[in-house]
Amino acid sequence: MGSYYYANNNQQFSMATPETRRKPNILVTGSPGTGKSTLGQQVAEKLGFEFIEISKEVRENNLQGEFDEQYNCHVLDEDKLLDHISERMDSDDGGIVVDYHGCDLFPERWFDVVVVLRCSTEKLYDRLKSRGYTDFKIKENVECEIFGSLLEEAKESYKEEIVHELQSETPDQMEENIEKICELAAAFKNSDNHME
Ligand SMILES: Nc1ncnc2c1ncn2[C@@H]1O[C@H](COP(=O)(O)OP(=O)(O)O)[C@@H](O)[C@H]1O
Repeated sequence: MGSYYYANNNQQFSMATPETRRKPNILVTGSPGTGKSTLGQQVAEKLGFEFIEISKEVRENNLQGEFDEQYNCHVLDEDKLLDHISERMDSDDGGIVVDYHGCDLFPERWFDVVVVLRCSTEKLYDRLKSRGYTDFKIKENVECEIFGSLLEEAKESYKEEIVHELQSETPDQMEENIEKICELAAAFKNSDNHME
């Protein structure tokens, strides 16, 4: 499959696929507090990739929807977000690390490697508590982790062979995970299913 095209605002953009991308796009997902932004930042730095932290992107570019009283935060406007990052994500260059606590909103073609970070409930509870989250919000997030919701979502949204579940509880595991993701990125580069 080569790259194909779509029209947006009367302009045509080429949409990259894993076959045409020069460098892999990597999604780091997992429940809030599992270590996505810490890991994503370091992986991007090490590989010389761009890092897109979705929550920051949303804040800085006004991509929020309505305010949710129960969660005491704005809901994400998914359409606005996808529009905002689509040109970068569909580029044949690739080489983007994305950090978000969800994955079924993104087009499947955007990612070559999907990493789901996991953490024990005790550790997660402490991390979220020290962030000043309300008990309600902590409970929601810890339950999300107990049910393995993000792993399930990732497996439903992407081919299983590109989904990697990684424990993220200790600094040693953080280092191992960075190493592992860099190896996966190198394997993509060495594979012959994309253009040089
Ligand atoms: N593997 C790990 N070992 C030790 N501390 C970690 C690990 N992963 C994350 N942390 C710590 O947990 C907190 C939450 O990490 P963060 O990267 O902000 O999570 P997320 O982006 O998933 O919400 C931070 O204080 C971070 O230093």
